Amino acid sequence: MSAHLNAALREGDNPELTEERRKATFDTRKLADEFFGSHLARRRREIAKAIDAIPELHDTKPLPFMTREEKVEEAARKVFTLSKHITDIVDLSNNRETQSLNEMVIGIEGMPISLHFAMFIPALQGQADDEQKREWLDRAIRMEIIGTYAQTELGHGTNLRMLETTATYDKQNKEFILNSPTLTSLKWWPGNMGKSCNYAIVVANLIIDDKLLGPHSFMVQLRDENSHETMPNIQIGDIGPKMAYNSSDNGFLKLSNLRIPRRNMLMKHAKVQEDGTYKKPPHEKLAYSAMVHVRSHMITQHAMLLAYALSISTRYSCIRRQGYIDPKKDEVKVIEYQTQQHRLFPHIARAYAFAFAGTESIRKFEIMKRSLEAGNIELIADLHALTSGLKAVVTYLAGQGIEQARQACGGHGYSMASYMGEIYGVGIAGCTYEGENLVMMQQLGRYLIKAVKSVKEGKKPTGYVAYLAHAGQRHSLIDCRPNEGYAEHIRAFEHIARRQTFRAAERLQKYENSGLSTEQAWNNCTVELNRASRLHTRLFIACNFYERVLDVEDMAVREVLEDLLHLHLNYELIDIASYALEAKKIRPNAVSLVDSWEITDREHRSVLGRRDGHVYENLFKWAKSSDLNQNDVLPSHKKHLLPMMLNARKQSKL
Ligand SMILES: CCCCCCCCCCCCCCCCCCCC(=O)SCCNC(=O)CCNC(=O)[C@H](O)C(C)(C)COP(=O)(O)OP(=O)(O)OC[C@H]1O[C@@H](n2cnc3c(N)ncnc32)[C@H](O)[C@@H]1OP(=O)(O)O
Ligand SMILES: Cc1cc2nc3c(=O)[nH]c(=O)nc-3n(C[C@H](O)[C@H](O)[C@H](O)COP(=O)(O)OP(=O)(O)OC[C@H]3O[C@@H](n4cnc5c(N)ncnc54)[C@H](O)[C@@H]3O)c2cc1C
Repeated sequence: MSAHLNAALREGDNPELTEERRKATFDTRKLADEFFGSHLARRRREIAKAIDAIPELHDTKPLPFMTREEKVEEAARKVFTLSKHITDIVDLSNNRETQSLNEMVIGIEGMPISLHFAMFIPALQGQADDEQKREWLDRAIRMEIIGTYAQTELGHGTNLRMLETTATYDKQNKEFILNSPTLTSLKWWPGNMGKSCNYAIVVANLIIDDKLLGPHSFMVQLRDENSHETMPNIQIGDIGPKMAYNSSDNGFLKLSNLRIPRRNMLMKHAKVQEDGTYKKPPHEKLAYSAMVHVRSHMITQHAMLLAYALSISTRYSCIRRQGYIDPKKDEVKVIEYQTQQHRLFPHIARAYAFAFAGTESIRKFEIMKRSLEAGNIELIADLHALTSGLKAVVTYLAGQGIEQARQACGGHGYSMASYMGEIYGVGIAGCTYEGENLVMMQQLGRYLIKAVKSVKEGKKPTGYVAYLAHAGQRHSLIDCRPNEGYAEHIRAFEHIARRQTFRAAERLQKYENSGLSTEQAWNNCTVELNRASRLHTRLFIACNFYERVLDVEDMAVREVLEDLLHLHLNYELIDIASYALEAKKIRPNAVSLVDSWEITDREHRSVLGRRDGHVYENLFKWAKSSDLNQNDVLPSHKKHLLPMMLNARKQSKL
């Protein structure tokens, strides 16, 4: 490809990176159009340009140099500034546009209205009836109120049925009385609940006439809308610093005989009438809709976190020279080492595969939402199974990829100048929030076991589990002949996933037949079941990648995506680094593959990943700007260490 077509080439860049960009065999803008979808890719460029023109939206100093209070304040300042411009910059109803704006301006460390957009608004959309939407949703969208989603408790998060917060219906006053009856029932973790929000959707166990009716959602006002002071009967605060996400004020909440009107229970599906008559929802798990919404969006979000880490380390690997391959020649760029390529390239392939899988999970969510609005609940189970598996596999593998990308940067990767520490901390949080990964795997496991049962009954499951009915079609990698195409790889993959799912199902059956209770038998098989879920999900990601590549029209882009697909399928199948052949093919395009993610320096917040490649001079600038360098001798040193040493010296002279 002729060099002038490469959109990432600029005058004055580090020549090491320019040399890489000149090797590109495709147009990075066209690949960006595939990675994000052409609409979002274009909008991201427009959003980045709009932000460039508003200096108040730029970082005042690098986030790693800020204290927690400064971070919280900086995020609040930016949200306030954004609120004046936001509707000129993005279409607020478009989650991915709004999310991109958030990542570019505020970053990944959290901000005061993350949960407002991620869960409060989606929960209202999914669970409030029309009258309730008129009362709260419009105000929420205009940001007159800020809300969060308060479900997890100090003592319970995963097992929702054991939540201890109660909402007892008082027929006489037509009110619910909310209580946190024990220490372990305190709400714990909800994002932005500590200091920022004035409302929350609180998930509590509904009790009518002493009958426990399970978790339901209630609108609770936490703070006065004018003074922002905590409302009576409520105790609230921040839970303290975390591994990452420290711009966010995750909070705790204690409710003590708090009375709220009957109509504060979200009543689109389940309903409580004035006389206390309870009407069940059409599907028991509709109250979990906000979680499914976030899970379906987490996949693209984690593909992006992986992309951040890989573009930092791939660019850096091309400006970092260390050691020799030929001792008679100059030191080489570390990207030339076979081990470096094996460390990074399979994860680059995964970042593309995850982004495509994420686009598909969002598409499926939208289809399910529309069909639910038409009264059809059939797609809920399929989507729950798909997003449970994807959420667990992608967050875990993205975490692994980010950590490999950090290690690929050597010592500088450990400095926050690389920003890798924050990317990793934010990435792995996804393994825990929205359902602990190993638990979500079991949700998919239940679905797979049902599919096996239906195959055994002679039925033919459709959709993502159709391959389970192809039992008997044995296929292994040994059967694969060179050049037989990707379909052969997919069939081998299907065989492995199918074999594992049947193995888990048979083991479960064996335990059940032996007289164990269903639950005990299940627990004895969960390792096998989770393996099946993992393989099923990795198969889905691979198939989706394959199908996606078939749709690409631009031949140069399609060719490089096929190289990545080939690497991905081999890597996934063999579960070890790919052959040298694939590495050699990817090598000339490595920088352009990461340039195609079009992550701006503002968004990256990484000295090592700078687009212009001028790393070393900027690392030195970074070090000079450390707070600790503002005084030659630190005040704390004067206060503690100096007296200690002086005292020690005095003692030795005595
Ligand atoms: C101005 C600037 C603007 C900028 C804007 C920026 C915007 C955006 C910023 C975005 C940033 C995003 C940051 C995100 C931050 C993180 C948020 C994190 C929030 C949370 O973590 S909320 C809490 C989440 N909690 C959980 O996920 C709990 C996990 N537990 C569960 O989900 C359930 O307990 C579990 C494990 C599913 C079990 O449920 P249970 O009721 O016990 O059910 P069973 O296991 O018995 O299964 C019975 C049956 O039900 C089916 N089932 C279960 N769940 C579902 C479901 N959700 N949907 C459909 N079906 C479901 C299950 O499969 C079983 O079916 P069977 O047919 O097998 O019987
Ligand atoms: C950054 C962050 C943000 C969050 N934001 C929010 C928020 O906004 N709102 C909110 O309500 N919550 C929030 N949470 C809480 C989060 O949703 C929960 O922490 C999460 O769902 C996991 O639940 P847990 O903490 O109860 O884990 P636990 O269930 O206690 O997990 C501990 C271990 O037990 C295992 N385990 C548990 N149950 C089973 C089982 N049935 N079978 C096998 N193994 C099991 C798990 O696999 C894990 O290894 C947030 C958490 C984090 C980290």
